[in-house]
Amino acid sequence: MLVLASASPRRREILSRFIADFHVIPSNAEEKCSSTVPEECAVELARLKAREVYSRVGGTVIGADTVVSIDGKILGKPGDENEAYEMLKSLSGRIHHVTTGYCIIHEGREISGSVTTEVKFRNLDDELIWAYIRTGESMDKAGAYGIQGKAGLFVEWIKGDYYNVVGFPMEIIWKLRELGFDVLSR
Ligand SMILES: Cc1cn([C@H]2C[C@H](O)[C@@H](COP(=O)(O)OP(=O)(O)OP(=O)(O)O)O2)c(=O)[nH]c1=O
Repeated sequence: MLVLASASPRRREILSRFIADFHVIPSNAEEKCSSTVPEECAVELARLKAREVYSRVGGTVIGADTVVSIDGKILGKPGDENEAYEMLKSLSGRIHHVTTGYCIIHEGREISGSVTTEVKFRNLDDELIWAYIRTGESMDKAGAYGIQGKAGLFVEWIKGDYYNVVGFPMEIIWKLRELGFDVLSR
């Protein structure tokens, strides 16, 4: 049994493009990391999510966590609209990094890693930032934006895996293939 330990509809949708049969069991793990290094933090949280679900249901479990970072500072999900504004303002006109940590527990063994994508935003004026926040797309997303939605407009360029920005890097699918899963069966 393959289990996606995630409440994210984006992760479910991306995995379902490659694998027909899997269960979705969101993790109850508390999302608190001990590191301030984006890669370490994302992998630590991905492990916590995967382990919590594995301890309940076993099988092969995938956990993932996405963080946005700029100037060495990690931006998680905004707590409110003002925080979303501060995050988007800090990303305006600049390059930032989106890192997804992942952990696959398979036959009791953990395979984990992280993938980072570089993203350059256009200059965003306050009117645009507030109009975007009013769309409601900010609130459940790291860095207060979703590249797959209207914030696609903010992106001047990206370097690396697009799916990683959405929260589910192709490296996870690649690892599943190495573990023997038929990833092009759909
Ligand atoms: C930067 C960015 C983030 N995101 C999303 C991906 C993640 O769902 C979310 C970051 O929060 P996460 O804590 O990684 O994931 P989650 O809480 O949505 O789901 P779960 O912990 O149950 O797996 O932000 C986008 O959808 N698009 C983007 O462009």
